[in-house]
Amino acid sequence: MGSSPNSKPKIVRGTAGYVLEDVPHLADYIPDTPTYTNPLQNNPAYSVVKQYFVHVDDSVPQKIITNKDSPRGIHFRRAGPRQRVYFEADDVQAAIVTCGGLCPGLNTVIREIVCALYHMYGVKKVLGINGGYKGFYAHNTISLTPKSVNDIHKRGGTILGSSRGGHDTTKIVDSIQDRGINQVFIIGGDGTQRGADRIFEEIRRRRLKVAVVGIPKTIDNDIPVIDKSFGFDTAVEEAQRAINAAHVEAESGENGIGVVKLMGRYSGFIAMYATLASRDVDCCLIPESPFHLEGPGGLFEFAERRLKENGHMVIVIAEGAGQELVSESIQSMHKQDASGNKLLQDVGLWISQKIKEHFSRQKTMNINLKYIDPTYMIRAVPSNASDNVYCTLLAQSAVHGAMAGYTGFTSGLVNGRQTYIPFYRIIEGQNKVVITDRMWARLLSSTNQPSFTIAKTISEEKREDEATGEQ
Ligand SMILES: Nc1ncnc2c1ncn2[C@@H]1O[C@H](COP(=O)(O)OP(=O)(O)O)[C@@H](O)[C@H]1O
Ligand SMILES: O=P(O)(O)OC[C@H]1O[C@](O)(COP(=O)(O)O)[C@@H](O)[C@@H]1O
Ligand SMILES: [Mg+2]
Repeated sequence: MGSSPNSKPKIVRGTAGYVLEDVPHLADYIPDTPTYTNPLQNNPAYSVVKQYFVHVDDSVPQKIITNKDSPRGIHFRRAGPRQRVYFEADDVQAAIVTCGGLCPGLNTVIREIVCALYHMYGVKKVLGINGGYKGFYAHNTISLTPKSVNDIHKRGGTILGSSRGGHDTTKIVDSIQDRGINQVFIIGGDGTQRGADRIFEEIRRRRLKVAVVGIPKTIDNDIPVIDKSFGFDTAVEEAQRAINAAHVEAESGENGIGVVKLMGRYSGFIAMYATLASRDVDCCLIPESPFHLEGPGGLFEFAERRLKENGHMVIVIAEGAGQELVSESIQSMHKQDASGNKLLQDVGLWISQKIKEHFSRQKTMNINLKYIDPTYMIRAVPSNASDNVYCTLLAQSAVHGAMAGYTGFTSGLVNGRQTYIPFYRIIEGQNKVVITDRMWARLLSSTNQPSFTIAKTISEEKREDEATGEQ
């Protein structure tokens, strides 16, 4: 065995500041790998499509807003079928695993990977790994066929089961090797993609002919680079039902307040989009935008004003919002889940309690507060029509990439195009709501809620000025 294969990013530079952040390929560390004609060439469904195969040099820009002097910038390899493939159908032993929390669309992705492998490439051996990463070494596998997955997209959850924790790279790669698996499709969020990267690196170190492919899953939409994650649209749509209920309850009671908690551990995308879509929300609180309760520009002052004006109000709060305030009043235990994610305090219950205490102290208004926590109900539904189409494209792109010998990549949508993104770009950070962007400004203008940060900064500056005697 030669020296350790190079795991540095593959960067290709072109003219006018063009940069391709390329993905690894099996041929990078296994020279002279034989190639075969892509069977899609003879498939009647696809052979009629003009230019069905993606040109080897096609790439997709990460930034599409440019001006006449800007360099062409970073690009990702365009996804899709290639003229030559690196696997013969009979030699493929594929495996699919789902990890982390649930998300609408998981079953659709599983179904479409199985169907793409069978119907496009004639691959007959597809294994489902039960129960997430630990399933590679601690559980049984199930055989997946187009027949067995035929109607699973109509169900929520994942037919394979999922889990947190249990990522043991050596045991997982040993199991991949022992079972003769040569294409691994790993569906999961940021933690899962980190795990997939470790598996890929170990496979490359052992110089195995195994394509490792990630499909990004996160209901929170917190994976960077990609336009949005599958299941996000469904989650926003489902959240409307909870917001509607909160609105009906709030409107029907005297000084009614409806509080809805939505998911979003570090990123408030579901809360922001659900608020923008609903138009019934008076205040949206997300982790990226700190808020305060008491004093000028605080939530209580705003709630009093809204109740006086409208007689009711709806508050949407993302589960990760205001955690620093919650831990000030509840003893934080700094607990983590099996994957190392921070376990959050229930901010919905906490804020409901705080609002009730405030109004009972004030004695100026009797309020009627109803708290709705639909979080797990939202996560457990099957994906809607647009997410189903999105899942299909992600799954088919993943299969085309693996068959073409690409590895160590995540299949993702960038500026509306399917691409292959190297793992290191997917795991380098988290996608967050940028509160200085136009989208958050749109939200603020639609709810008319205070911009807590600005109000707090101004009132703090005013206090400091008063203390120093400045005007
Ligand atoms: N840094 C990491 N390295 C290797 N595996 C990881 C890492 N972080 C998380 N994992 C594994 O990925 C799986 C899913 O991670 P988790 O954070 O629970 O969900 P998600 O992938 O949805 O973010 C778990 O089995 C966990 O052990
Ligand atoms: O109770 P669980 O399964 O740990 O899930 C709770 C977490 O899962 C999520 O829905 C999604 O998290 P992941 O995508 O990282 O799995 C978070 O919003 C939430 O905090
Ligand atoms: Mg995560």
